Amino acid sequence: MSVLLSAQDLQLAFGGVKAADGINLDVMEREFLAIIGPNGAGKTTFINMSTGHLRPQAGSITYQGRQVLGMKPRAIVRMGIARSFQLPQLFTEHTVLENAAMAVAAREGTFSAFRPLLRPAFRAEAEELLERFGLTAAAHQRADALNEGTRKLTDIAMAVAMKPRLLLMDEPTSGVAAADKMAVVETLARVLREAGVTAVFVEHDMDVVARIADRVAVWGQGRIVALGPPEQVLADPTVQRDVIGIQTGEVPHAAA
Ligand SMILES: Nc1ncnc2c1ncn2[C@@H]1O[C@H](COP(=O)(O)OP(=O)(O)OP(=O)(O)O)[C@@H](O)[C@H]1O
Repeated sequence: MSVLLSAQDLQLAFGGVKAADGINLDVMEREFLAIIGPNGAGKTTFINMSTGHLRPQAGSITYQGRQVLGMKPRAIVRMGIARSFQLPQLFTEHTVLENAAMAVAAREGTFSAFRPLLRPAFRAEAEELLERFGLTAAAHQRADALNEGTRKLTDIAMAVAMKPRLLLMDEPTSGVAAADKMAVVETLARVLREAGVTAVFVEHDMDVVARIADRVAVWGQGRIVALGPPEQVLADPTVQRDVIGIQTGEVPHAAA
């Protein structure tokens, strides 16, 4: 497996807070890498640096060997890096299908030519995308009427419409009802694996991490304090005490 994204010695401080204090990480092609860690550890900051939304004060990030620092977020998306947000960024007054079609249109650079559903090719691709995500039944619901699981999947479907090679997801299951969570996770994992997309995701639910992650990176105060397969990292007593205990008070199933 080759390295897709490589971060070297990233540094970023906000006043006295070190959000990145020497981050070194290689993301391998086609892996699912979970980022866990306590609140304020710098997990979202890493995603923001990788997508061009924040610029580190020192260090480098390369994608397929090319430096991405200094590039605008849009240019980074065009290189093949997409992201989804903790709070889905949907067009709330539009339907799920319209949202998906707008994402397809945006990829094709015709976003300003509104009403993308009028373009048969955009509509067909949007419908096919929703089918892959199991969202066909929700196609004509307005985005502001969706439950959180459907909203998250729609947001991720829109990111996948960009045809990324790397997808960064900030808490893909936050706010999703416990009863829906595993179905959402299984769906997104299946679609991403089928499409050959590499995934980096921030996650607080250790059952989700244990279920889909190939590797887990543990963040602590701007540093990576543990990195390895979930069965090893989630069973580490220090990680259990400092990270899992703080967040959930429970031992994840994988470590039980
Ligand atoms: N734009 C900013 N301006 C000032 N401080 C910031 C900014 N972004 C992040 N920080 C600070 O940097 C630290 C790391 O924040 P970050 O959001 O990356 O943490 P996190 O691990 O994602 O936390 P959470 O799990 O709560 O989302 C925090 O102390 C945060 O307050």
